[in-house]
Amino acid sequence: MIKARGLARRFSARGRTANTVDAVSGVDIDVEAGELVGFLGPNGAGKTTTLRMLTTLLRPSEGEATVAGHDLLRDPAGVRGRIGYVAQGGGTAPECPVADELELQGRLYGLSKNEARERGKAVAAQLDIDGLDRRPAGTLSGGQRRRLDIALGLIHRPRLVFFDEPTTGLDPQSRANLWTHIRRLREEHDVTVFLTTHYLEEADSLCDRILVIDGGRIVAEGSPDSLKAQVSGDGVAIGVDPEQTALTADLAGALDGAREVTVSDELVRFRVPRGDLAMPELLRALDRAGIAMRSAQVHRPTLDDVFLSLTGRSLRDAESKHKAAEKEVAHVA
Ligand SMILES: Nc1ncnc2c1ncn2[C@@H]1O[C@H](COP(=O)(O)OP(=O)(O)OP(=O)(O)O)[C@@H](O)[C@H]1O
Repeated sequence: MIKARGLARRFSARGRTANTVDAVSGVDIDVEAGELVGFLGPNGAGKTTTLRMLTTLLRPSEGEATVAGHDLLRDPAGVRGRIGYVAQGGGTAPECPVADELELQGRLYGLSKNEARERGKAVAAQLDIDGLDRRPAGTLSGGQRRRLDIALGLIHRPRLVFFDEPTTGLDPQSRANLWTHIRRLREEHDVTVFLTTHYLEEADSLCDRILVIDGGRIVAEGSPDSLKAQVSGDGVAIGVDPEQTALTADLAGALDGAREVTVSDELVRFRVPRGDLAMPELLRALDRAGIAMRSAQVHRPTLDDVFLSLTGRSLRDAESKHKAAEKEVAHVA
């Protein structure tokens, strides 16, 4: 369904400096028909840029791709007619009734008025928004609105659908509900799904296969289980006073089999073969050094551990730092 080779996009940053930004630096992507593939990475990793290239909205600086059987560069219209794209935020008019939005979208894809209406009804039923025909789109709840965005992306019955962060901003219940709908697309309607996310749990529970992107490059690829199996041992995170993290890291590093010791803010993280056995020993060592432990967590490998072992950073930390930097920029601007 998707075969991309060396796809890259460079932006020239405006402003006083003549810097360029390599948003995506040559990615290869293969997606088979019927797969549900997640593109996981922190904010600014290059997910949206890749998605916009694959959906013909942005021309690659380098590379080539075949998407839904059509060449991305030579036949973008062919690609566009065969894919669905559910963007972040969507593009519905708030005053337009749901049924009219769906009909209009169908007409944009060249369907007759009757066909567009029928298809609109069918996709609305598929997404459980069929009782909302006359409701203006602006009055829908966040979850209903997102399902309307999906229905709009399905009106022309695409075999491949791209989602850009489909559940960002939704509460946990609406998120789980949307996952059910996305799974159904594949299971009941044979649709291939490619979605971006920065939620580890979403990638883990929803996707057959995950591509992890960081700094414009794919750093890992595989099923959630196979990726987690690459990381052996338990993850341990110890909270201490920020001034005592260095000594805590030394003591943790001295434990039998300890590795990948990292320090961020008030947390010291490391891996050990058996977290339950290492903890009492570390507690004694901290006690002898006069360090008070504020918090402790031991867990089986997660996708965050995969990211941490590949990049030396936690995906959660990378995310919050990026958000803090963006706030800073917004503040200065
Ligand atoms: N039009 C643009 N001009 C300059 N730089 C850009 C442009 N679009 C994206 N970038 C930069 O390219 C990098 C990748 O951005 P992109 O939006 O693809 O990341 P992302 O992984 O989708 O992030 P998010 O999760 O925040 O949506 C970022 O550093 C971003 O600032």
